[in-house]
Amino acid sequence: MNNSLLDIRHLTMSYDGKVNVLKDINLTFNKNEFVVVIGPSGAGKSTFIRFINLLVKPTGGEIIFDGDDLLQANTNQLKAARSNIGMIFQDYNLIERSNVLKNVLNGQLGKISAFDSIFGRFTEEDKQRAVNLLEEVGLGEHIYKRADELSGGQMQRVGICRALMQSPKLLLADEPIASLDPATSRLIMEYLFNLSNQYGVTSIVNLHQVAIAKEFATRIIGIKKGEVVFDDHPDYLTDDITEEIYGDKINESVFGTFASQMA
Ligand SMILES: Nc1ncnc2c1ncn2[C@@H]1O[C@H](COP(=O)(O)OP(=O)(O)OP(=O)(O)O)[C@@H](O)[C@H]1O
Repeated sequence: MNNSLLDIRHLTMSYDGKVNVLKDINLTFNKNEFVVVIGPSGAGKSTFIRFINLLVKPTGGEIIFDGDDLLQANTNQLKAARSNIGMIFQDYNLIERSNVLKNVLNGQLGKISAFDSIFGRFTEEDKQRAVNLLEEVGLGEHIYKRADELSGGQMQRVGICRALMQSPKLLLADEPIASLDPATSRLIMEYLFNLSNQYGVTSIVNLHQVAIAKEFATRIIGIKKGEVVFDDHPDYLTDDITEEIYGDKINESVFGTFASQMA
């Protein structure tokens, strides 16, 4: 049985036509993996995530998602693929004036008709599913609160529910905990990890904090200057390899005072 969900072949990306910020990336992501991508600032992690979600078009390469070559796909195939890829952002990207429930229901927009989405029509079943998701992340009592009344950690929990609301096959998270304190970061990673498992979603998460990556990832990918320099089980990511990936950009936040702060 083919277990691969996403195949990236010979991906190259240049924004200016001169410097390649990603260089011949070849990676296969299997179903149910929880992959963390690490690397110093400017290594190309965000570009990599944006590429998978087709927010940027690569200069060269192939992206095979769930059997379809996305770079050759027509508009309908692309729409279908996008609706199967959930996105979680560092700055949450919530509609701040809308309530929590509506924000989560928005995750469903790619899956309903254009007509229903214009009028914001959701079925009772959708609403119940959104409430259930919010209860799973401990926000059952806040569903009618405006999003801008929430703390950062609560906003990110809404972000996770919105992404899961679209029943994605793949979840992409770009620095989902970069704006949060250590205790909240851990909670968010626990929700992300547990819910990915529970719903059978493959996740690719960009992180700066190696300690957290090692705690949650089933696989870590290290990117340095646009190239994959590590791709293995977290147990094999030694301090020496971490130092090599981060080079002179290494600092406390990489190894993380996280573990000690949480002890
Ligand atoms: N829209 C853009 N236009 C031009 N250059 C860009 C653009 N986005 C990113 N870059 C450049 O591409 C390189 C990789 O950036 P990217 O944001 O992907 O790295 P990153 O590893 O995610 O860094 P960080 O951890 O700081 O977010 C950097 O040199 C960056 O300046």
